[in-house]
Amino acid sequence: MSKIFVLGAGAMAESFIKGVLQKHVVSPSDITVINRNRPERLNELRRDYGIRPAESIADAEDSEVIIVSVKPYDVRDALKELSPFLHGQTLISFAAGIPIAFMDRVVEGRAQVIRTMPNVPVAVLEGAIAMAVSERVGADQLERAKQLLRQIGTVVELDEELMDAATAFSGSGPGFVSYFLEAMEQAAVELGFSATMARQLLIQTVVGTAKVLEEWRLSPTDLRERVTSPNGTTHAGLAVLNESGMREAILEALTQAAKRSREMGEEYTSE
Ligand SMILES: NC(=O)C1=CN([C@@H]2O[C@H](COP(=O)(O)OP(=O)(O)OC[C@H]3O[C@@H](n4cnc5c(N)ncnc54)[C@H](OP(=O)(O)O)[C@@H]3O)[C@@H](O)[C@H]2O)C=CC1
Ligand SMILES: O=C(O)[C@@H]1CCC=N1
Repeated sequence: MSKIFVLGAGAMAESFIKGVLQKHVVSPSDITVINRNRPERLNELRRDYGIRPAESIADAEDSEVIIVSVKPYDVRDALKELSPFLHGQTLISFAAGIPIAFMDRVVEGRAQVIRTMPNVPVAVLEGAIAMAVSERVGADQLERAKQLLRQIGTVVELDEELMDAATAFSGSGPGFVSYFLEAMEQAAVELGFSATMARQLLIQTVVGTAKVLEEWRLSPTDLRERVTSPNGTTHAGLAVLNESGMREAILEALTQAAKRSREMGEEYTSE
């Protein structure tokens, strides 16, 4: 597999590194990482994963794949610094909201830009990765990028106009699911559990639910109906959730998250 240059050394960059190294398709010495001003963070990643801290951004020149994992508001500056060292490499962006056309413009067409929206579970090879490409990306480079990303999760290619929605539900998804679990854990404590005991049962409940949905190819509606006995406990709980307007709240939360992704795209790319 190719040499990879990772621009950014934060949470998402680390999840990516942790994931790809587990598959042994890239060796740690083939991953070079750069950040802006925290050398101690690069040393931490070297200690934990064996990656190579970059000496300078010029190291990108020797890599075939560049991962852009800086915050959306830093993408413009980071790509400007990177641009002189581009000569047709594949550039895979993780940045929420930032359109392909903008990145193409900043790098003046010197890289093949792929916009993705991964999520933190790539670290455990269970990522959900939405991907959009423009026609400028060659078939071979696209296939190699997909091969790389498929190592760490499920890759779904879609039209770029759906990327803001994907950002809302799969990119931010682990945050929303964790929010629900926070509330479940709090409720379990109110009902007499210790947080630790509750967490064991809750996490296994989520993992088990996801596996049943996947392996039995059930829809969430099918599974909810199987679990809900007439006038039983699930029925009693769901009645409360329905009355509370939870469904509407979820729709509004995802709508606002997608809107924020679009807004960031506009805010951080305007001249
Ligand atoms: N966190 C998540 O769950 C997800 C995040 N994303 C996307 O991934 C991207 C990264 O997010 P996240 O990891 O959370 O962010 P972090 O804030 O954790 O990390 C950002 C990194 O970018 C570095 N950086 C900033 N500017 C530059 C620059 N000019 N050159 C080199 N490095 C730079 C920072 O370095 P320093 O610390 O030295 O300033 C830092 O290491 C974002 O665009 C986000 O939208 C996508 C999906 C999920
Ligand atoms: O909250 C954010 O903006 C990033 C993008 C998706 C998940 N985290």
